[in-house]
Amino acid sequence: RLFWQSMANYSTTTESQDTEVVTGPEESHEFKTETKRMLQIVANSMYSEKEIFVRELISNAADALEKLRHLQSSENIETGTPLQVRITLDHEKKTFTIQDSGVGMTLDELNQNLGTIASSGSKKFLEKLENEGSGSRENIIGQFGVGFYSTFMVGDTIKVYTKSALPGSKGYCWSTDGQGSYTVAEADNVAVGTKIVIELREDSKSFASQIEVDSIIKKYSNFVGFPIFLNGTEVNTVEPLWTKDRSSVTAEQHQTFYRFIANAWDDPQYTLHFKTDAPLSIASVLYVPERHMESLGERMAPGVSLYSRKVLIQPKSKGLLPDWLRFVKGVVDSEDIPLNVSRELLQDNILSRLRQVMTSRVLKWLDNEAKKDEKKYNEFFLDFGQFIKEGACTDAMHKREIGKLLRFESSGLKEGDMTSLEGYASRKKEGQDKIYYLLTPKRQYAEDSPYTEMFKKNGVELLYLYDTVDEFVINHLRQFQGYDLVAADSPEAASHPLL
Ligand SMILES: Nc1nc(Cl)c2cnn(Cc3ccc(Br)cc3F)c2n1
Repeated sequence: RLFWQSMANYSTTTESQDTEVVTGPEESHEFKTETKRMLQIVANSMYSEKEIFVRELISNAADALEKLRHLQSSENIETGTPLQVRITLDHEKKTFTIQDSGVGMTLDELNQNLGTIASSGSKKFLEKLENEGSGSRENIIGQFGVGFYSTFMVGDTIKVYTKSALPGSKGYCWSTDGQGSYTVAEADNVAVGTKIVIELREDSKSFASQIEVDSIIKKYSNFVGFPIFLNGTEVNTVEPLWTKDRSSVTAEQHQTFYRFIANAWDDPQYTLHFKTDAPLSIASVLYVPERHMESLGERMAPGVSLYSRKVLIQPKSKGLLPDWLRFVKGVVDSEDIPLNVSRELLQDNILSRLRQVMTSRVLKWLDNEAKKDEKKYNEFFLDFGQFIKEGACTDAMHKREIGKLLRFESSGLKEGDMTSLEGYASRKKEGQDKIYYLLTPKRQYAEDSPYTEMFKKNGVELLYLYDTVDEFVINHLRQFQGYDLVAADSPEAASHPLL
């Protein structure tokens, strides 16, 4: 045990020590004015979500690894080191180090990247930053590719060692204290890729804690397509199931994935693995839990999280599905949405489009499941019907589809059995163009009611609606597939010639 303990320390110290050696003269550069302004705003204004610097640096590293993987396949460039992200924390020195074996940066990119990002997006970016709420700030970072700037939220000094994968490239050390200038010098012993060493600020020491950083990686970057090591231990071990080919995913894999993302112990009773390229690129896995435990007290949070290119954008995203579908758990990943879209931007056309496509697809999924196994669907409805009815009362856009998912008891079925509205209509009398119902707290009262007597005598079926919410459902629905919904004890019913 002592041996392994010493080995673990060994890997941590060697990885976090700067084995690189600056060899050339340090050239000092002033940050461009808009870059300085940007650093000021970024460094001092994003208190709400400091932790996202981890996500941003991992995303940059993943992009660099993706670029190298592409180069290796096309230009046959081989660097010999495995494509991975290594994060090491030094609790004594309070440093956070992230290293990727990706494509790395040339001297020009090193000098350009920081400035260009600032100058290219700067006008728009600075305006947005200054007048947007802080909520959108942490999201704008990724949008302008300025993820690197987020290191200024947590670092006193930042050192970047980088060497481009292009053959014959030199290694460099870029360094700054974020005050207004940075230095660049040639360095030896720099591995291909990029290594960023952050000396953490007083108020950001928590990012030198392995437990803290482990949970941040699991929260945002758990599905990044390259292994991420934290102090030598691989962190992201759960596969992004939604990106796999549908036919290759087993029920067991779905069960494991469901339990992981829903933080649940039961199994999914329904599973949807949905991918499409039009009108948007969408890859998603959605689940209906076996049982729902929404205690009357607190309202269940939405169960679906929004990803873009396997990076978490919004946990339990409110704008992705309508609130009445909050019992559905899972992941929706769309490459088309702007990276790190913020809540405020959720209304923008791409996202409302995504919401529209996903909602229709979920409704179709549930209807297909009902058609596949009516009995199982009725059990689902006994447990989740309250959500469907909430949708029937509130969602005007999908009224028709939701109507198909409703189930009620009926005078034509024995106690405990339920019918859909389509089922009722399929049993209607010749010439009957209405769907009749009786609002009553219990079946017994319905059976004893004089109205039921009359309807039965005339061979016209009656839906029995026991829930108080049913009245609102009927008032909102008003009709289904051309049939008006008419109360049996209403003057309209009494006047109807059929009876
Ligand atoms: N990991 C990684 N790999 C690559 Cl190839 C690039 C390219 N740009 N960036 C962002 C960035 C920009 C300027 C400075 Br200084 C540091 C920095 F991380 C990258 N990060």
